[in-house]
Amino acid sequence: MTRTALEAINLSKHFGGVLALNDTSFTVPEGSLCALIGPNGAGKSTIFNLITNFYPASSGEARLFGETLTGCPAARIAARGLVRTFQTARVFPGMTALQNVLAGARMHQHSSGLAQMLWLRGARREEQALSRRAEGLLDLVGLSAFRDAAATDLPMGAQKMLEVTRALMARPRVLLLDEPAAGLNDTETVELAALLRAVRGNGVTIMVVEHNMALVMNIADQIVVLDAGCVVADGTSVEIRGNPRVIEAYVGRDEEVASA
Ligand SMILES: Nc1ncnc2c1ncn2[C@@H]1O[C@H](COP(=O)(O)OP(=O)(O)OP(=O)(O)O)[C@@H](O)[C@H]1O
Repeated sequence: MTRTALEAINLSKHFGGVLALNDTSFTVPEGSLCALIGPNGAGKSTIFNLITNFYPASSGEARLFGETLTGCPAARIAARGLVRTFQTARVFPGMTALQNVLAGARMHQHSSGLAQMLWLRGARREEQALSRRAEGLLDLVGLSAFRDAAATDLPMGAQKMLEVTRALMARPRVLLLDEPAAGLNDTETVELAALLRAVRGNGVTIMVVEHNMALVMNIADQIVVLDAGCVVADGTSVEIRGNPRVIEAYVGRDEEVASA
């Protein structure tokens, strides 16, 4: 039986007088790709921020493989296998593309800081293995040519892909991607879709916030639709495409969902 990887249970969030999220619940099965969609301001990023404890929920909780994430510090969440990217690419300045990807692995490095400082043999072997893996990932996503370039000098699309690559370096069990296709051209978007399918094919659960409906309809096993902080639909692309609540949420943009 498929396990539940990620669960939102009655999550709500108030920002002063604004109810950004209202009693939101959904489950994401392990090894699936779930898209979280909805108009601007629907509460999509807020869900990611609550799941990862970027800020606390007003009520409700999120669970990772059945265990609560409430109160779990960011580093511990990552070590438990939940890794996220942000809406705006957050590459580390002053580092090359390769160093950015390597930074994603730090939480899984086994040798101690002291061993690394003393450049002991075990630490050196581990470092070399990580470098090989980082280079392999850069190759996989077509960024090898940028290996030694300053990450902040990369085109925006490449920075977005670099952030996804860094997240993969952390060997996530669940990956949260906030608008990974924003800033990508058509070719890069096709490559992103292929990458996400491959990652899911390796058993990683993916939840993606995305405005590119063609991409969502193409890759998602499940689509959760939010409107004004509430889940208005949760199903496959076929199920949500003709759903009147979804069309209503996208008034003025309904052709975006219907024609994707
Ligand atoms: N830190 C914050 N302080 C105050 N209000 C916030 C904060 N973060 C989000 N909000 C409000 O919560 C609501 C949901 O915002 P959120 O960013 O989650 O929407 P979204 O669906 O991700 O939108 P978009 O697609 O435009 O990124 C909006 O009304 C927003 O203004």
